[in-house]
Amino acid sequence: MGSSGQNTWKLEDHPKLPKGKTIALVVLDGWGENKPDQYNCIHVADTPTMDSLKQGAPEKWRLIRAHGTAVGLPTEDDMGNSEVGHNALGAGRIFAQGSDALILFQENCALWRRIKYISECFKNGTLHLIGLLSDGGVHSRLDQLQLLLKGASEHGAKKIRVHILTDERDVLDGSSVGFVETLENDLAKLREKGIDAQIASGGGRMYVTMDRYEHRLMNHKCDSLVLCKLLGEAPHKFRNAVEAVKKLREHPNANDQYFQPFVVVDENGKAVDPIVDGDAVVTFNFRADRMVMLARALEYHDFDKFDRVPFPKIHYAGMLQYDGELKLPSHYLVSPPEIERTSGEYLVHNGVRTFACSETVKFGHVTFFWNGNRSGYFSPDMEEYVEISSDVGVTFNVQPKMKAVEIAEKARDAILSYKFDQVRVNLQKGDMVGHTGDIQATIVACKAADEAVKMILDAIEQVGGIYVVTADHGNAEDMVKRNKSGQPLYDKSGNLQILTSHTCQPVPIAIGGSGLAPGVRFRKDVPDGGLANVAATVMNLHGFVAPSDYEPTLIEVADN
Ligand SMILES: O=C(O)[C@@H](CO)OP(=O)(O)O
Ligand SMILES: [Mn+2]
Ligand SMILES: [Mn+2]
Repeated sequence: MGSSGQNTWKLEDHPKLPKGKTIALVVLDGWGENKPDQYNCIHVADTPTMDSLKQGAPEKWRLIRAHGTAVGLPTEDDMGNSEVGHNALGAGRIFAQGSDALILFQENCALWRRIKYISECFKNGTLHLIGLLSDGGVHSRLDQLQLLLKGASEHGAKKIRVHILTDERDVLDGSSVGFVETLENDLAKLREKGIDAQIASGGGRMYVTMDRYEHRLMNHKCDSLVLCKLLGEAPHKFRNAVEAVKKLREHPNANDQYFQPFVVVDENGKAVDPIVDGDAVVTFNFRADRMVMLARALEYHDFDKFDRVPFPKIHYAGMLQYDGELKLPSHYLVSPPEIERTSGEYLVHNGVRTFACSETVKFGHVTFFWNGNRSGYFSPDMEEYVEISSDVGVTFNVQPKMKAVEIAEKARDAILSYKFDQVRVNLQKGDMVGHTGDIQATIVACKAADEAVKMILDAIEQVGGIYVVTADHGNAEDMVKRNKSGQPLYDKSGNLQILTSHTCQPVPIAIGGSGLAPGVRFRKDVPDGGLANVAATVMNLHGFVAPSDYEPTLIEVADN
């Protein structure tokens, strides 16, 4: 079963488990398991529902791996993230993920020849590289940018402009300065070789360009870094990028992810290089969700989310193809992992009616990522995806409850409607607020997430259904950087080093509900189970056996 090319969508019936139970599949975003202390916001927050799942039935609660090789990342030091987490949850298998593109680079010396489309602009045009300047490994990697610069310079690029986005969600706040200095050193070495290379512009990732699912651009059209690039305009002008990030950090409450856009100007105050006709542009992020909008702006002639005037004629390539369904962008450096035969597609073929919901900032997680980086429905008759609009114009520590209640209400109504067999949600609070580094707000967010879980579990109880509650990676359970022995770290000025990023912690998974068949329990023989084992588990609970190449199920049915 399961080989592509044949019509193998039909899943075998599970020998013991019935079909037809409504399953609520709840993914808490950024909700890991960690030792209890004051920086574990999940521990500090009042979370009676999640606590009761943990304490209630030991054979129905366990931890699973959500980082490193368990989700296709290169090493065990790589923290989990939503893309690889939801890919694994939905696909039931582990795929080598985007940050492995580095390895592909190293193996593929012919890369620049392969993308002649880009290098043919080197003779008369400028190469622009746009992306997240960070070694967080979630969206991009500094070492990949360095390889790109090396490759481009060796293959004839004479003029290179880098447009940087500063991070802080995957790395410590303030680290932008060091990353910019490193990049400036690399560019200085290229200049010594006669290549005109410099940083041309930048801004914080949350303020410019790395928007996702059309969240911010819909309302802040002019914030677009793309626009700044095209026009060479931005609210801030600096002579170089090191000066820019240092100055921007002086603003009260400044943090790297929210820097306003800046351009680097020459001695006459003129932007060093906007994008013009005949230039080549490469976006060097590998992760899709926050690059799709920019890719569309760079590639589509009829893009209308904001005004790009003027829209230059460029040759554009992405690090990866960001949307396999839309084939966007049409030119790319490294092939994306081909995530096919996802559980969502199988279940639709086997009559499972599905409802998926989250708010804008995480909507694609339970749809696009879940379905193997594919937009749209497999079958509009069998599926309904509902997006609740996220708050705009505020950082998430100001509205820490986000849309918890609204998502839970939609899920509740979908469950009570009896129109769906699977109701899938992402409850994002712990993660989105955790990324702000605001510990008090994250505690509020965790409580709100717990209340939302309760509302969904209550609805499942009413219809005699089953719940599966898990998370995609850690975040809110640890808000400080620690030394090897687990002690919180302080910076040179004695300030606690706040951890805004995800973690490498395992995440919980709980199953239950009055519809769960007697004897269902977690197996003991998959101790290393991870997110990719969840798909087969859920297929079982729908009454099916998973395809043989899926990671093994986490459950068994004990004879009573
Ligand atoms: O916000 C994001 O883009 C990432 C962190 O970089 O978080 P998540 O993987 O949870 O979406
Ligand atoms: Mn996430
Ligand atoms: Mn996150």
